[in-house]
Amino acid sequence: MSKKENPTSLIVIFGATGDLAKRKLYPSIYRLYKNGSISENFAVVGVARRPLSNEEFRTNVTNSVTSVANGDGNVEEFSSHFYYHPFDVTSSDSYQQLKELLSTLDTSYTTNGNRIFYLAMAPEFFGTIATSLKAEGLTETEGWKRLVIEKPFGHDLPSAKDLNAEIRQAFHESEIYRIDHYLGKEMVQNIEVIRFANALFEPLWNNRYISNIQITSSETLGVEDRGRYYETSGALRDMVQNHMLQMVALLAMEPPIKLNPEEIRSEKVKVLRAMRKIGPDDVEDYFVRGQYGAGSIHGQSLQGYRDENSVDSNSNTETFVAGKLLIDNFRWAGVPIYIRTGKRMSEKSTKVVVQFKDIPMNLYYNRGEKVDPNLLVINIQPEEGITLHLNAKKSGKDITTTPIRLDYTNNCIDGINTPEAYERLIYDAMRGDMTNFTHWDEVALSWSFIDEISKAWENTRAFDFPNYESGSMGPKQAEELLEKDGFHWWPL
Ligand SMILES: NC(=O)C1=CN([C@@H]2O[C@H](COP(=O)(O)OP(=O)(O)OC[C@H]3O[C@@H](n4cnc5c(N)ncnc54)[C@H](OP(=O)(O)O)[C@@H]3O)[C@@H](O)[C@H]2O)C=CC1
Ligand SMILES: O=C1O[C@H](COP(=O)(O)O)[C@@H](O)[C@H](O)[C@H]1O
Repeated sequence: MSKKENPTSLIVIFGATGDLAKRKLYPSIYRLYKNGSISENFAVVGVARRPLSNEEFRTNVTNSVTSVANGDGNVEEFSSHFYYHPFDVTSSDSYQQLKELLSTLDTSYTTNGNRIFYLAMAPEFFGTIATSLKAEGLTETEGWKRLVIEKPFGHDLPSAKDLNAEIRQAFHESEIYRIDHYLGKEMVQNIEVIRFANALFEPLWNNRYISNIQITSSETLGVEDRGRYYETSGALRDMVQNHMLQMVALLAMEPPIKLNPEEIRSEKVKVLRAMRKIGPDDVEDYFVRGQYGAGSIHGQSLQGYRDENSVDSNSNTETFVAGKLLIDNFRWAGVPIYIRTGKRMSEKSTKVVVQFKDIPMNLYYNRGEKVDPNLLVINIQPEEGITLHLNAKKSGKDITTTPIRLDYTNNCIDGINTPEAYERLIYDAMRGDMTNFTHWDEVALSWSFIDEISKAWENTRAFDFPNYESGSMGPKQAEELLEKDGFHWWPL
C-alpha cells in the first residue's frame, strides 16, 4: 500500500502529557509514520492541562520517540505534525477553541474531516469528554469520527452501563474503539490462525482431544506508582475482566463464518455467554486470590504490596488471581480452562498451554515408561512463537520414548521486531477495522461474570494476605486448584 492510499486523519490525544501517551502512543505513531503505514496528511493535537507551547510539546514528542527512531533523521519532521492545546477537559469553554484548531488543521493537512479522539486519560473523564465533544460540535465533521477509549471501561457492570450510555449519546457503537492492548499482540492475533489454518489442530480443538487449557500472564513488576488506581481495581478487574477473558474467548470460539469484525465478535460473545457463572457460594472452589508480600526477584529485594505508595497498610486488594472456567457448550463441556495472573511473580511471561488428552492405549506405559501428554504452547510474550511437545523414539537399539519439542520463534525467524500492540491498534483505528477492539456486548458479559467474584471477595477479608512472596509463582492454593482435578501448571 502506498502512502497515498494510507489513512489520513487528525488524531486528538486527550492526556497528551501522560505516561501512556509518552511511552506507547507517540512511539507507535512514529513507527507507523516511519514504515509508511500512515499518510503524510496527518496531524496530532495533544490536550492536557499543563501550559506548553507547540515547540515544547514537539520537543517532548521527539524525546519520546528517540529510542525507537534509532538515529533516523526524520524525527523533527515527524514532530512538526504535532500541536498542543492546553485546557481542563471538565471546563466547556475551551472546546470551541479546539474546534477551530481542528478545522484549520483539517484544511492545512487535507485530512478530509476525519477525526480520531483518543482518550488516554483517567476513566472518570471519558463520559465528560465524549459529551462535550458532541455538545460543542466537534463531532460534526464531513469525514468520519472515531472515539478510541482506554481501559478500564467501568468498574463493574452498572458503572460500565452508565459510561456506555453516556458515550453512546455522542458516538455510535460503530465509532467506539475500546482498547484492549492484548488484542494488538502478535501472538494473540495468531491464536485464530493457529486454530483455523491448520488441519493438524482444527479437528482436535474440542473436549474429545483436549484435557485442559492453561493461560498464564505473570509480571515481575509490582504496582509501581499506580497504587491509588490499583486499590480500587485489583488483579481481577485490571487483568481478568479484559485481557484474560479476551484470550479465553479467542481460544474457545467457534470458527467465524467470515473473518470480519461482526462475525468474530459474535462468536466471542457466544463463548462469554456460555461461560458458567460462578455464584457467591462457589467462588472459593473456582477462584484463588493472592497478594504479594516482600521477597526478591533476580536478586533484588522487594517490599510487599501493603508497603507500596498509596496502598492501604491493611489492604484486602488482590494482586494475583487464579481461576477455573467452564464453558457449557458442546465443544468444551468438561474441559477446564485455568487462568492465572499476578504481579511480582518470578517471571514476566504470557503463555497459553493446550494440554491434549492421553492416547487411548499407552503401549509404552505397559513397558513401564511414562509418556508425557502432547502440549501446544502459544508463547505470547516476551518470546513470540509456538512450541509443540511431542514424544519420539529415543535414538538407539531399544524402542523407548523421549519427549521432544518443535519450536517456532517469531523474532528469530522473521528477524524483525513485531509491531507493538499499540502500533497495530492505532493503525486499525485509522483504517476503521474494529476486529481487535472490544464490543459493548463483550464488555458487559465480562463484567457480569467478574462482578459475582469481586462482590464475594469484597464481602470477605482475605485473612491470609499477604499469601505469596515476591518472586514466587503465587499462593499454594493456585497449585491446589489444578491438583484437585488431577492436573498441574506446566512450567513457563
Ligand atoms: N500508562 C499505561 O501504561 C497504561 C495506561 N492505561 C490507561 O490509559 C489512561 C491514561 O493513563 P496514564 O497515561 O498512565 O495516566 P497519567 O496520569 O500519566 O496521565 C494523565 C493525563 O491526563 C491529563 N489530565 C489529567 N486531568 C486533566 C484534566 N482535567 N484536563 C485535561 N487533562 C488532564 C494529564 O495531564 P496534565 O496533568 O498536564 O493535565 C496527563 O496528560 C488511563 O485510562 C489508564 O488506565 C492503560 C494501559 C496502560
Ligand atoms: O492492562 C494492563 O496490562 C499490564 C500488563 O500488560 P503487558 O502488555 O505488559 O503484559 C499490567 O501491568 C497493568 O497492570 C494492566 O493495567
